[in-house]
Amino acid sequence: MDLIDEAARKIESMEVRGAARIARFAAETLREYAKSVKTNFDEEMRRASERLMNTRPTAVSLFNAINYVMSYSGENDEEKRESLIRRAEEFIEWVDTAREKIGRTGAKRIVDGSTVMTHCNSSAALSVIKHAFDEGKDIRVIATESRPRHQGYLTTKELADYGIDVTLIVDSAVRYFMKEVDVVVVGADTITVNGALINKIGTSQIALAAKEARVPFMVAAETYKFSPKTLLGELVVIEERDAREVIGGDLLEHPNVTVRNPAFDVTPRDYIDLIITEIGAIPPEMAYIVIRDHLGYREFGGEEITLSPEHYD
Ligand SMILES: O=C(COP(=O)(O)O)[C@H](O)[C@H](O)COP(=O)(O)O
Repeated sequence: MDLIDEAARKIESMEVRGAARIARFAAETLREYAKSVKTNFDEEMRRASERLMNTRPTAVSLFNAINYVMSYSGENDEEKRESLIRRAEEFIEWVDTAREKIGRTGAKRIVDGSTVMTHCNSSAALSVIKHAFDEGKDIRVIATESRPRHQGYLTTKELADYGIDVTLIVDSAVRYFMKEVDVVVVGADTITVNGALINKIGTSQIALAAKEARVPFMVAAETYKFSPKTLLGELVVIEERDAREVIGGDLLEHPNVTVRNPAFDVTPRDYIDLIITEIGAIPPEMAYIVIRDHLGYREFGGEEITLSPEHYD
């Protein structure tokens, strides 16, 4: 289990972070682990997947990735191993092709001369922005810092290195700058069955400011970011991280001070204009259809939800 513990530690410490990267990494890790398992394949893989599943609670991409890879079949351990490896590779390809398709579709919504605001560091949102730039559009990006972990610095560097003009702002300056923004593009950790978005803390404030200023708010989200569990009534758990990510020193030790550090927040669907997925640009109201038809859950109301390969293209 060393490989699995090491991978789990990387996700927990956020060395590997972002919903798509986490999902892809989990699929790769299970694939590599499967190659090394000698006996008790089912039991070993079950323990490995449980360890990975418990690393970060909010991004459903991790659940969907593990569920997809673990829906392997076969008569004996060798067949099961082959099936698991095949499914892991299918999932990895899904991640890569979806990001590309989202980029192409989303770029059409960014017109020449636009200022685009983004938050945190989303590979799907950045794919949209980069595609628009690649099409020769003259665009400028406003990137938020995304405290406390400053993923906005990653975004700023990535886009600036790509040749795009980026302005970095503190999170609390979002409303101040909104009047300069033509469109907001963010990523997703989870989309619920009622079309709500769960993404990096601060996303819902940006959506609020965008609505007030009548600026379109777009979400770039692969279909594996949609949560089958919410169709069964489950609520999304919002990860609350260590207070030391926010502040250190005396204040943290003060008996009358509590420091809270939720990593994500919920943006209701009324604030979302469009969700750009690899199967098209859809209104948030279509989340149910995506979960039903494209994630291919098998049992409505049952315990078991399995992403079925026949729904993957
Ligand atoms: O909120 C975050 C990352 O949070 P954290 O840094 O805490 O993991 C990203 O916006 C989404 O995960 C989408 O990213 P992507 O589009 O790359 O999946």
